[in-house]
Amino acid sequence: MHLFEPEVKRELLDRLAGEQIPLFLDYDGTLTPIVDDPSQAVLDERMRELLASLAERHSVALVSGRDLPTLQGFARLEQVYYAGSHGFDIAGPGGLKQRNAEGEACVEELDKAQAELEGRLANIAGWALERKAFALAVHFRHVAEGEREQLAATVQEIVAAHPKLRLGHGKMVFELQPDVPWDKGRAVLWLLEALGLDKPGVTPLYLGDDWTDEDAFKALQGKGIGIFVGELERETAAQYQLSSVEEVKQFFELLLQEGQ
Ligand SMILES: O=P(O)(O)OC[C@H]1O[C@H](O[C@H]2O[C@H](CO)[C@@H](O)[C@H](O)[C@H]2O)[C@H](O)[C@@H](O)[C@@H]1O
Repeated sequence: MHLFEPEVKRELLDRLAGEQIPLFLDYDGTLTPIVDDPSQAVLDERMRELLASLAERHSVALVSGRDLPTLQGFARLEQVYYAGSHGFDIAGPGGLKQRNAEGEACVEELDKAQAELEGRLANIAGWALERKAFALAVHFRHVAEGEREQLAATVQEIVAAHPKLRLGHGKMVFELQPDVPWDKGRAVLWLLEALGLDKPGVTPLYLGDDWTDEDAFKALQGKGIGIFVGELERETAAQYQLSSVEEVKQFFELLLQEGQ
């Protein structure tokens, strides 16, 4: 249901009236448009202003596949909570700090997989490796179509050789992560508990565009509201949709106007 259809918008605003509304926000594809070079996915000034204004009224957390310091560096907002590496690495105001212990036990395995990827994919042009504390992203946006199958097969073989790791997918990216029961959804639930927000009268919102955000949409079912960002070309566990990052800004403006 598109959130800007008049009846849908009214229904959502009615549902939020008088509630505390913590905001959990994915980064890439939600707060910034998807761009060719991951290092260029900077937050624009309008979005930063909106997030700063929202954070004056609500608990705001960025929940991302990005490495925690990268995410903090992009956002540069002190009053915001951050969950990097797909929720494995959490930090926030007041010295909040939480690293997933089971994930930490898999970091050595990620190091080994990284060395194998660098060796075995050396003959494929255009791929890029992005190391995060608790994940390895293998970007293939710039790999020739004819070589993507070989790249995928090699990544799958490497993951299979490391039982402590699992393979996730994103937009033109493979993500190697610790194969432990932790994801963005669990990180959101952990934050709700840690911030004393797991209680009646609180309706958390989660906005996201990617597969990894589905864990958070599912975790909040019966507790909060999921909003999918982008064109809907697949099933989602989110209840509402916004079509673009620009519409995310309009939604934030609406929340601020409505005093919510
Ligand atoms: O959880 P997110 O905040 O959505 O992060 C998911 C991954 O996003 C980044 O990669 C994606 O965005 C890039 C910039 O727009 C794009 O070039 C790339 O193709 C996308 O896959 C980021 O680089 C990854 O580390 C994140 O896990």
